[in-house]
Amino acid sequence: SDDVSSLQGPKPCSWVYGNMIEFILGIPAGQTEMGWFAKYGDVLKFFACFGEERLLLSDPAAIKHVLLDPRVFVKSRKYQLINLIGFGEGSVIYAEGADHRRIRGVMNTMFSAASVRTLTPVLERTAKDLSQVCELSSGSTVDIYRLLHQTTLRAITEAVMGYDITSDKEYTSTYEDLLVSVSQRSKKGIIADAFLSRLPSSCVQLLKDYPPTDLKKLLDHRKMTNKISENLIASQAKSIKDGNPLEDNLYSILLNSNAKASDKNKMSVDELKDQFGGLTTAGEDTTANSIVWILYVLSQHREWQDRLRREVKEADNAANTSGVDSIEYDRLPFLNAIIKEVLRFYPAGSFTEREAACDTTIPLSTPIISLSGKSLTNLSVNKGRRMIISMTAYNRLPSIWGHDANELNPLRWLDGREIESGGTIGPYANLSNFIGGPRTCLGWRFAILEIQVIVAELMRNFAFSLPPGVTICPASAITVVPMDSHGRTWLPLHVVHL
Ligand code: HEM
Repeated sequence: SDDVSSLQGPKPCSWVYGNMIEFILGIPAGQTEMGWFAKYGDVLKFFACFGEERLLLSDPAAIKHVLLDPRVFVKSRKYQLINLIGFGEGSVIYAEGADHRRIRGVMNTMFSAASVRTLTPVLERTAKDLSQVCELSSGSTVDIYRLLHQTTLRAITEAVMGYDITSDKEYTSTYEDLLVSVSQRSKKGIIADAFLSRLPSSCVQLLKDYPPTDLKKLLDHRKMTNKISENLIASQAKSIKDGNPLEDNLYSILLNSNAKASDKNKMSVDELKDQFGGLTTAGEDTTANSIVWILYVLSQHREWQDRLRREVKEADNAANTSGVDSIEYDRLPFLNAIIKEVLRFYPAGSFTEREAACDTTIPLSTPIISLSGKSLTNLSVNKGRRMIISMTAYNRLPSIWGHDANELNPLRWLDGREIESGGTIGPYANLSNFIGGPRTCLGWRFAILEIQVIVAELMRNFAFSLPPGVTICPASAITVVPMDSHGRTWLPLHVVHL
């Protein structure tokens, strides 16, 4: 056996569930694993279902190594099965190896800093619409979780795909069904994880033909997005043929960059079609829940809301004086400090998973003591070994974030301190939220701009507070959702128009 079996870690609570119930359903999200890391070190093993020993990582060198080589550390089978059925073989989320590199090569232009910047006006319009809804509810309590999901869905379908969903009731209700199903948390989901990862590939068609309820929601969503993307591709192809290619959304930028790519680098029509559903799903839920946690934190800190509001209004005045339409969001220090700190403290995706495609070794930043007292500086892992990368724990490592890593303090981003040594991962502020390496989140720039625009717009106009008696806790579903003490997924906030 490999070194994973000899690692320290929690005892399984049962053979069927191992430690999965406390790991997945434990509240608040991340608390169970943070407790394990405190006890056993930055690398440990825990038990998944039916006696499977799984590796859990927060060690920076180990995480970096795993993320940098997607040929050796592949997305785990269960996730790939869901990605294949839900998004399709050509989806960048599913594709692997040379196909993944080719598809990302074409898609990178679409998410470049320059492309994303052009979307500021669309995002500002969407944020203003959210403001209008909040204004109508001034003086009462709104479920900001639901409103933010509606807003980020509109932002992504309109800005990324060039598709206006406001009049498409079928789309919005199919997506809402999907959202409800991905926010569920249950023991059934934990068992499904164990079965899906053991399912022979020959059964994939069977799953497509007779999908369980949650998978059916993904399939319904895929059928609908396929229809829409077919139409978008056809109309853009016509515009290109007529010599009048549009570049008013990220999808049209993609179609144009594909038209210009050499034959061996091009994406096929099916691959182009497969991106719609994946982009919407990858970009909506994560961004909405990131903003949810920012508003949750702000609702407990009136002084931070006041400081943000002052900063945004000063930027508005400066923009007015110089006659420009938009403020420069990257130049607002406190806004960006709040965003980074809440992303660090409440990552919307608390972990991701990989599986070793062959026998291999993983280096460690800090040696770990095995059950037999041996000090390990590298870990041998066998082919098929599943491993969890804990974004929550990485974002709170004292070796990286300092002695106050466990304190929520936006000022850490403004006091000029250096991030401790230990290596950086990821494209943004050394945070693990968007992971790193060749499978880094494709839409991270879009996500940050969208968060900046929406938070600035809400702070400009409103004050938010948590109604008395309500307690909210982060709970792990596919992403980390807000849950009240009765188990309801929502974020009720009292809103006052200023
Ligand atoms: C705050 C918001 C977001 C967070 C926290 C986030 C996080 C992530 C993470 C952790 C991954 C890697 C998953 C893995 O391989 O295990 C990922 C991949 C991806 N994300 Fe995001 N994401 C966000 C927003 C977006 C947006 C807005 C889009 C699109 C507009 C997007 C598109 C994608 C795509 C296409 C991938 C797959 C990339 C690949 O496998 O090559 N994401 N994201």
